[in-house]
Amino acid sequence: MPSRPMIGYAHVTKSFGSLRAVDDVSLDIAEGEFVAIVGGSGSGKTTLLRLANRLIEADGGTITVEGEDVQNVDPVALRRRIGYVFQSGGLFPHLSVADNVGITPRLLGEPGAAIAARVDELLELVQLDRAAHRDRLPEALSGGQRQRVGVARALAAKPRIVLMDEPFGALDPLTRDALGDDYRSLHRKLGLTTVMITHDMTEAILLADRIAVMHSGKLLAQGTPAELSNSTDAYVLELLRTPRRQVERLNALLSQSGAA
Ligand SMILES: Nc1ncnc2c1ncn2[C@@H]1O[C@H](COP(=O)(O)OP(=O)(O)OP(=O)(O)O)[C@@H](O)[C@H]1O
Repeated sequence: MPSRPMIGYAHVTKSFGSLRAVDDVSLDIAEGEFVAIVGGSGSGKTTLLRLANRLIEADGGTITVEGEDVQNVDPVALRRRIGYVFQSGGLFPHLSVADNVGITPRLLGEPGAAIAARVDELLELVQLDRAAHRDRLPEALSGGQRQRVGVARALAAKPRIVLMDEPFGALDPLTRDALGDDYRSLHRKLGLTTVMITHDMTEAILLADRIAVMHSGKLLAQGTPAELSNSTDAYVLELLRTPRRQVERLNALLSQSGAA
């Protein structure tokens, strides 16, 4: 881990009324890392993610982005430096694909021709055919295509950090797999630092360099998939049980049918 993390959480807390949604969490995310946050519903994953770009303000502790305390950075400027991909794409329904992707450059006052060129570049990056998709409304896209547009929009201001809240959760397994792989390639190609929330431990193991496990607002464990697999924590073992069982069942089934 380098001395200055890209995102650093130090003893961070956030309560909603009497509920501690994030409870004394410390986590460093290095430049270029792909970290998955895994945990059950209500464990504090989204709250933790949104504290980094000040969509939610912390009650205690310190959060740094590229070495700067986020409290000292204007939230709007901070969000330009950090791409955000929502669970359901979060696209504006009345805007075309091109207008959705180009909204940040437009807000930044870039000239029309530069925006159009950037939109084309971004659609190519997320592998959406420009001619076929540029002018469509979100309702005329599949779930997977919508998420590709969501990724393109998150990358529009050339952020170095991307936060993703269950980006592929609502997709069928094949689309989900393809999008996960494609995003992982983009992450590498663009040198991004990515934090992705997922309920799915298998997806986390396949995509992430490191996995952070949240439970009741606390960071229960963090490590590479191999490190987590050596954990003795009962909840972490429970989370790993499903992927392990899937592998065993698949191996058994494939070896049975191997002779066919
Ligand atoms: N704005 C809010 N006001 C009150 N309670 C909130 C608010 N946001 C989150 N919470 C509560 O904080 C806890 C953590 O929520 P959070 O959304 O971070 O969990 P999560 O792990 O992302 O859950 P999920 O996987 O279901 O999205 C939950 O109990 C939730 O109900």
